[in-house]
Amino acid sequence: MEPEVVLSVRDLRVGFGGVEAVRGVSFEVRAGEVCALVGESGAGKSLTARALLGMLPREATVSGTVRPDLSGARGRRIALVPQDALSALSPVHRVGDQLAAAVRSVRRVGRREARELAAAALDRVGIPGTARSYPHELSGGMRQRAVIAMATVNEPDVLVADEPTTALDADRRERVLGLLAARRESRGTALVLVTHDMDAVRRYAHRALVMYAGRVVEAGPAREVLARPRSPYMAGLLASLPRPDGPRRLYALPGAPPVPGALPPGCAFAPRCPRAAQVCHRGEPPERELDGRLVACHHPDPAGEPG
Ligand SMILES: Nc1ncnc2c1ncn2[C@@H]1O[C@H](COP(=O)(O)OP(=O)(O)OP(=O)(O)O)[C@@H](O)[C@H]1O
Repeated sequence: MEPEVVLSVRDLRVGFGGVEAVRGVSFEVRAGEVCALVGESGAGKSLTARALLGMLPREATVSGTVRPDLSGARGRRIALVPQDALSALSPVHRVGDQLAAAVRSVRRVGRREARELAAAALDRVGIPGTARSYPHELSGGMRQRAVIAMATVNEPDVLVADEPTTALDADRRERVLGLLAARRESRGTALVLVTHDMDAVRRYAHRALVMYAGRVVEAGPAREVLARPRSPYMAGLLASLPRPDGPRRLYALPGAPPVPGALPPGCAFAPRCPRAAQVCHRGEPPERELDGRLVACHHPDPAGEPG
């Protein structure tokens, strides 16, 4: 039996001033699953992640459904893993007090129980005994762990981690992903990971959702999507990444992604696509299923090219 669906997104649309930046994104995440959102800058990954958390800018218009509904259960069922540990923690309160306050904001428990839950959360991420410390008394790595303790203290079903484009150093990223993976194994916590790091996708993700110009253009098992992309977009994106074992740049995706409000007619990728034909410039391709993969392309690769 498949694990239960812990997050369901249907036809999510996010717009600004009548211009859609996320254009009908749908996906499900099951317990214990790591789902990576990938694609170039501006594809709509961060907006999608923020919509899951109910953290969109005030000026955004949103439609579609996200389950669980964020209105009441957010603190409990779905939580953000902030990447910037310093700004995520208050400098003037002890770490344990901050965690206990997070517990009491969503659960009706007494102070003592909240403190115990906070201490247990710090224990789980490998920094026992730090409850009485202030953030500045901890090392950078310990603060990062404290932030993960904060995100997980209420035992959410889903964690959302949005990697900033300004790269975290590799060690820190690795530590965070390792801790989140441990959490998944011990409790089945699902993870939605926004990332540019295909190596992390290969190693940690079960499913990959490839976004382009506000839509999902390919989705499927992460390793298969990386090894044999069906959409020309993902094939081009992978081919343009430097590889440790090969020439630095085999092929660069020509041009740049379109900005919302200035999409080309037809498929938004057509002007950059080596396989574009007339039909691609006429209408947007619908999403369709191809061997367990979801692909929105008029000319998907039937066999797939090794990435
Ligand atoms: N507050 C806003 N007002 C207007 N447009 C916005 C706003 N926030 C985001 N956008 C636009 O929405 C599009 C998608 O942005 P988003 O941040 O989701 O992209 P992304 O795929 O996460 O990129 P990156 O990988 O660089 O984080 C971008 O073109 C961006 O300019």
